[in-house]
Amino acid sequence: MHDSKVKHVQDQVKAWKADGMKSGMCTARPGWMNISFRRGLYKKTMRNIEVNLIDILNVDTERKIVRVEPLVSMGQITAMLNPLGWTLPVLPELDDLTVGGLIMGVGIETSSHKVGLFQHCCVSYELVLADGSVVKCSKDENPDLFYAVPWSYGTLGFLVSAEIQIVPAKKYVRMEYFPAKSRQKMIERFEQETNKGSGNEFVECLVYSENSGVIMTGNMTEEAEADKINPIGYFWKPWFFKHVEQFLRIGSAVEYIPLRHYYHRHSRSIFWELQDIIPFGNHPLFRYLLGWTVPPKVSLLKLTQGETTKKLYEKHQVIQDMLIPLGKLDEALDVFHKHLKLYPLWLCPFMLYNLPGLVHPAGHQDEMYVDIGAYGAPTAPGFQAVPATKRLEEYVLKVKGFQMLYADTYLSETDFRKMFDHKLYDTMRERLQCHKAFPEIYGKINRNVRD
Ligand SMILES: Cc1cc2nc3c(=O)[nH]c(=O)nc-3n(C[C@H](O)[C@H](O)[C@H](O)COP(=O)(O)OP(=O)(O)OC[C@H]3O[C@@H](n4cnc5c(N)ncnc54)[C@H](O)[C@@H]3O)c2cc1C
Ligand SMILES: NC(=O)C1=CN([C@@H]2O[C@H](COP(=O)(O)OP(=O)(O)OC[C@H]3O[C@@H](n4cnc5c(N)ncnc54)[C@H](OP(=O)(O)O)[C@@H]3O)[C@@H](O)[C@H]2O)C=CC1
Ligand SMILES: CC(C)=CCC[C@@H](C)[C@H]1CC[C@@]2(C)C3=C(CC[C@]12C)[C@@]1(C)CC[C@H](O)C(C)(C)[C@@H]1CC3
Repeated sequence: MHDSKVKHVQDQVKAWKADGMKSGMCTARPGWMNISFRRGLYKKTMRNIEVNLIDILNVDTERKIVRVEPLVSMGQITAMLNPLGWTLPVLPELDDLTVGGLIMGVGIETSSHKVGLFQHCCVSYELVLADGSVVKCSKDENPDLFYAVPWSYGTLGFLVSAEIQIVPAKKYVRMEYFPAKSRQKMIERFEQETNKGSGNEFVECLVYSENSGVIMTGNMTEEAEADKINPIGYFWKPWFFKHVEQFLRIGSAVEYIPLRHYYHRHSRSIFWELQDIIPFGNHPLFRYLLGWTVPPKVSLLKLTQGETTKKLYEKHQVIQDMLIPLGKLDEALDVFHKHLKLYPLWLCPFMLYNLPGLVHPAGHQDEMYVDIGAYGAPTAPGFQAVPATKRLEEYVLKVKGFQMLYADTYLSETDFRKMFDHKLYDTMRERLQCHKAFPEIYGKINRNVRD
């Protein structure tokens, strides 16, 4: 079936060529379906290519690889792999994130400080190129293409399958919560747990105010102390970020969360976005009676959202993930506080390998970075969404960081090229004759091409 689905993609690309290559191409997946704040206006003007490949193709436990099609979602992968005793080294937490989106964009999770980003766990990609041919690439076969694909947003070709490493899964994650009541203690502990050699499998921090936060470490285990098991994912359970906040009051603690509940711990409250959509959603009565009805699908929200709600969100909300060198965390928290004053903030450390491609450390050696995620309504006096986001972008550019591109970016094209190293990318676009086939990345992610 896979081969015939790939042929269908090829046929569409060939038909586009035969029709005179009038406009660029993009996937036919509608804008409301994906996990990002905006919908691409380009979907209306460019040739839509159906890439409806939704299956997990093969689990090879000897080579320790799973082969999947691009629309396979994270929820689908955990449901399939975890009962077989396997999992992905990096498993981004929202159920509806897809393999294609995570490879063409970026994927990060609390294990990334050890194993890197989603792309770093991928072994090979199969793509349909602008000329309609199918090509495979890996670090040994067509390595230039392999390293150019991540972050390219579908502007080098259509992904039709990927091979991803798998690692053994265990039943529970043993969580330790360390509340910190000063900025200095928080950062010290966070760095210490991140750099703990072979130490923690998962590290994350939720920052609850300018000077407080809870650092969390997790390690997979088969055994658990029966009285400390907490299946946090059930609908009647408190939202995860609320559950974690209480440790600021009661002190450090240990508990065991079933693995799949851990992975999707932020799904049920869509990080903390659901509190703005259903303010009483964490009330015990609501949870017991109607908890099973939430969260709403992000795609349903996007599909049914009217103009007014959209404008309100634009004006009052910030949704951004900024990736900066770990050493700058303290300073960056000040910058976020000054311009946004928005809590909780999500901190997720990750190792940025010095590999070719759009995103690599400035110093040409592997470097520990941290993702600062800001989602919600800022409370900084005089806050205005666009100027505040621009100030953050300037700061991120200055410290040689990166902005995640699922969110709005106001960078100019020149600054965008400063932030993302286009050298290999430009060469590949030339070599694969992409100019008529696909816009440049900037042409897909800048604010003017999104509604
Ligand atoms: C009574 C019964 C008996 C079964 N017996 C067997 C059996 O003997 N052997 C076995 O292996 N399995 C069996 N199954 C399981 C079955 O294989 C699975 O339920 C399978 O997922 C059904 O596939 P489908 O093609 O009907 O998918 P659907 O149910 O049509 O699709 C699954 C999901 O994928 C989406 N989807 C489908 N196509 C596309 C596309 N092109 N693009 C985007 N999204 C898409 C759909 O919207 C849906 O959400 C059985 C199931 C039932 C209910
Ligand atoms: N923890 C995390 O890491 C999180 C990550 N995210 C972000 O969400 C996004 C993923 O969302 P998702 O809804 O899955 O993906 P999207 O549908 O939003 O796709 C993202 C980009 O990848 C391109 N793309 C997707 N599939 C293919 C393919 N088969 N061939 C070529 N290009 C493709 C899309 O191209 P086109 O525009 O042509 O459709 C689009 O530009 C990522 O950008 C990720 O960074 C969000 C939340 C959490
Ligand atoms: C790297 C990491 C962890 C990123 C997490 C990003 C999420 C918090 C973002 C991704 C998509 C996202 C922007 C979204 C929304 C909230 C924040 C989300 C879930 C919501 C649901 C907020 C309400 C809005 O009306 C609307 C429905 C448009 C969006 C949809 C996308």
